[in-house]
Amino acid sequence: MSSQRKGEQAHGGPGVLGGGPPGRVGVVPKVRPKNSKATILRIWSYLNRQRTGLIMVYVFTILNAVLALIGPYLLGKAIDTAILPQDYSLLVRFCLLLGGIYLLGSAVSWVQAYVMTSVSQRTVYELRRDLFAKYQELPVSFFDTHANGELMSRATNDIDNVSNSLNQSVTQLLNSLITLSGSLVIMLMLNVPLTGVALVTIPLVVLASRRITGLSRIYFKDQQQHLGELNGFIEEAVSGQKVIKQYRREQAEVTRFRGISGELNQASIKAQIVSGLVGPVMNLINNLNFALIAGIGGWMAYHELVTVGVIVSMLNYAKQFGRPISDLANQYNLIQSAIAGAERVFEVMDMSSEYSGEQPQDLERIRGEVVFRDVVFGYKPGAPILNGVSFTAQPGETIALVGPTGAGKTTIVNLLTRFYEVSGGEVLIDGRDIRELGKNELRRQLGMVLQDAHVFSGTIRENIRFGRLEATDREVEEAANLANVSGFIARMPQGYDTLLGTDGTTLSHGQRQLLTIARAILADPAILILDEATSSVDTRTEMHIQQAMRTLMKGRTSFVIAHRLSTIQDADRILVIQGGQIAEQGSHSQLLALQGIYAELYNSQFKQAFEAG
Ligand SMILES: Nc1ncnc2c1ncn2[C@@H]1O[C@H](COP(=O)(O)OP(=O)(O)OP(=O)(O)O)[C@@H](O)[C@H]1O
Repeated sequence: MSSQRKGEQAHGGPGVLGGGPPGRVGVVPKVRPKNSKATILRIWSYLNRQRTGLIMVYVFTILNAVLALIGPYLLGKAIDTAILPQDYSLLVRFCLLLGGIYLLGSAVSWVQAYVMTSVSQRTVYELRRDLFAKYQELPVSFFDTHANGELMSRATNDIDNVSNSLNQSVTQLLNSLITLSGSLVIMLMLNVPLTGVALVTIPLVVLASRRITGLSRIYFKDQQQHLGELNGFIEEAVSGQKVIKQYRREQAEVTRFRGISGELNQASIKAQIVSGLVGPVMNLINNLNFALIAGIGGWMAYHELVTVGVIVSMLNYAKQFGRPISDLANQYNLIQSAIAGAERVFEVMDMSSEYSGEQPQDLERIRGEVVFRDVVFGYKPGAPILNGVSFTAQPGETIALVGPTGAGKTTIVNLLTRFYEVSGGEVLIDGRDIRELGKNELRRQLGMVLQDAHVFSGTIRENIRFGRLEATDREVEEAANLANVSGFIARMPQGYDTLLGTDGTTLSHGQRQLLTIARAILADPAILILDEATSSVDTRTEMHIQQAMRTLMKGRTSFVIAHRLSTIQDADRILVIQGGQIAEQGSHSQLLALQGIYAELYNSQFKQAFEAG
């Protein structure tokens, strides 16, 4: 197991104050955005694409806030003009009017929430789509330096944070603004001294919410950190199940889990307790305010300075006035974590695509001559892996790459596919520097069958067709025939339509290998890269694979990376890579006669095989 659990870097922003749930496992480590203004403007540009919906949201939000402001005013009027003078017919009319207003308010707020949800979901859909499209364009080196879990977390949790915030904040902010200013204006119109009384507790509300927000932010961050650790632990324990079982470490893992989970538990309790304080504290302040207005208002009514109706209206407005302030405090946290999430998303979107600046070219089918000329390369500056590698592969030749582990065999083919760019020298295909060819065009001419034969969720047919999307069913089946794979497909319950992947059939390693050979046959590339293709299968499957490989390699320039030298004896040329250079090259018999590194490697493998049986 690696010393650092993968998910450790993926943890989230603070939850929402007032008992809101923290983000799901693996959200964002940095909660504070770096450049909030630019990020907000950018989210805005996405949001603004749904302009009609957004305008509807504004209209309904304003209507909703205005309706909420009318209620308390009418209530006060009803007391003063209908209840106290005992005008019951007027009272009935007031009741009907108030009922209508509250009913309309509910309907408006439902429509507003409905439209806002579709606006924010559409925005989030576009954001996620653009991010995924970017993932497809980024160079392989980007994925070397970013953990899978972290990239998944950007596409899910970070964008969820944006979605949650959009859903609530856009309408809440506008609503709070109108409610605050509207309540204040009406309160001032109703009674200036009582408005002063209502405002006395506002500093308390601001102070208390700021204090609790600040504290709970720290605890939520702590909680998310522990959540990230737990996430990483579970991820490793699940993917490493075979090793855990084989070494009988189940109990030990459970004990470790208990420790990490316990810490999360403690952190969550603290976060919830602190954030849970908001409601009771705000209630206390509001009640204090209520008592103050009622007490002072009562005294004023006794001295005929104010009517009872005005006191009732003031009590209601004071309640409405306090709510947006604590709402704004809640929104602050939510918005902060949404901006931080959006920043992580935009950070990836701003990375340059590996295709940028390339003009689409229509490359004719190449002959397949490959020349490496004094190629120098290192994954990191100052740490060269290849140091002056030169060789030529004629069209149709099979070149085997051998050498000790870590010598640079895979690196050589990584340069041919332009997964990485050479730092010195050049690679030529049919006499043209591959940097002049578009990556798309270049890769169209290359086929790969890798050790880790990758199949996607989908049917067998779809998996083979991955090699050439426009291929007909017949061509797919022909490729399967040539790859020696049609026999096992015929034995599958649904044949070519058998589902593979999480919800479908699981294939053996050899079967997957054969499928990827069929895929490469269908793609019909001029140059082939075969990496350790038969290293972990039984002899019978290996025979099948070897046969399929021979079919595949016919007429194509092929590069075969193999550890077992027995599989590459027929290669036209064998390159022995050592110390970042080609230490020896020639045919199998030439290299044996040379009595050098290859001969030594071959003899030791031969001896091992002989001793083994
Ligand atoms: N993406 C990468 N980033 C940094 N270093 C890398 C990367 N890939 C490989 N290396 C390093 O480059 C060196 C050559 O690796 P390479 O995979 O080419 O060796 P190889 O000859 O194919 O080995 P093996 O036979 O074990 O597959 C190794 O030291 C390896 O640690």
